[in-house]
Amino acid sequence: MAAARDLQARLTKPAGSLGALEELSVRLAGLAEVCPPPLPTPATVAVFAGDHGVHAQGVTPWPQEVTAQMVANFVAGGAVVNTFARQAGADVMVVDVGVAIPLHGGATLLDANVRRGTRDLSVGPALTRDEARAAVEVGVGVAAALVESGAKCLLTGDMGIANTTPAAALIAAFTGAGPAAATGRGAGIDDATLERKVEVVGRALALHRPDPADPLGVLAAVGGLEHAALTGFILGAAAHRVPVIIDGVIATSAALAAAAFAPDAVAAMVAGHRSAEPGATVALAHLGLEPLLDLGMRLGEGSGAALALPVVTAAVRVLHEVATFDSAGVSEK
Ligand SMILES: Cc1cc2ncn([C@H]3O[C@H](COP(=O)(O)O)[C@@H](O)[C@H]3O)c2cc1C
Ligand SMILES: O=C(O)c1cccnc1
Repeated sequence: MAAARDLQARLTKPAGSLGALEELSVRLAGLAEVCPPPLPTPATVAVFAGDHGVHAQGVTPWPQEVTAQMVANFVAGGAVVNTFARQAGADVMVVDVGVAIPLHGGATLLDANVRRGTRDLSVGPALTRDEARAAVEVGVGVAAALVESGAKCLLTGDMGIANTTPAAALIAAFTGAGPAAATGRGAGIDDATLERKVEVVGRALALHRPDPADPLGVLAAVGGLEHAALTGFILGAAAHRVPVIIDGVIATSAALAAAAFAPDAVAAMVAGHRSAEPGATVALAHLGLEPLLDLGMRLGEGSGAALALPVVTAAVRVLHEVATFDSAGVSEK
């Protein structure tokens, strides 16, 4: 990090003129323990998909089968995340960690189904501790396999109708925020549904009283299979000292769980964007992360992470390519 700071000061630009990109390049040099750090390429968006028993509470207007249908769309390359990943030069990998409907495998679909959807977190634990652990380990394994095959940057993605409800519950559990501050409109709900969703999150928290010092217990009580897998994915990236670009509210809720397991994991996290979901801002503040982009997006899938990848690449590329005052013969002030 000291070497990266020193190099930034010698490049042909006023000190600090690249704003947040400079500190990002310094963090990534520290993570990789080398200056300049590797360019974040090749990169893969891992889209973890799962379904949710809490769907039964009417927290989203979308039918549960949209999860499986969107997985097919990801495999066919037709979703927003596929387009943004193509734009950024990233691969997309789809992991079924908990989809309710059996899926037919495609080239980029990994079947790691732990159970066909969670139980309803508002009436009992969403998962057993063993199921939550198994899902975390799916994410750890996916991160390890991607790094093994050469990935230099991992990006979080999610698909799961109703998954903003467990995300809100996780954010409330880990940050202490109230249900209303942590809960948003997800994939689009009216005022009456939002009121019910906040009530469902509040009821779940009162029922389970999740202990933030026991992240596996929190994931089991009020989480989701994709949230747990993303937690493991983020921890896996950090363990390999590979940067992981965090997407929206689902990913930031998983990032809180990862930080509860291992506070040092935050050093590997790059917040791709600020999701319009209010819980995302609560989670980012708790993690002490500033997002790279703020475009009012609220989609998930890994779309905001994919969009941020070229910004991360640019931050690192500066350390590789920009001339120094010395080498370019530019006068200093
Ligand atoms: C067509 C469609 C594509 C999506 N892609 C991501 N999401 C996002 O919206 C869902 C969460 O919102 P909620 O909790 O309100 O159901 C997740 O699947 C998330 O990935 C989508 C949602 C829909 C409907
Ligand atoms: O920010 C997200 O990840 C998000 C927001 C709305 C719906 N689904 C996901």
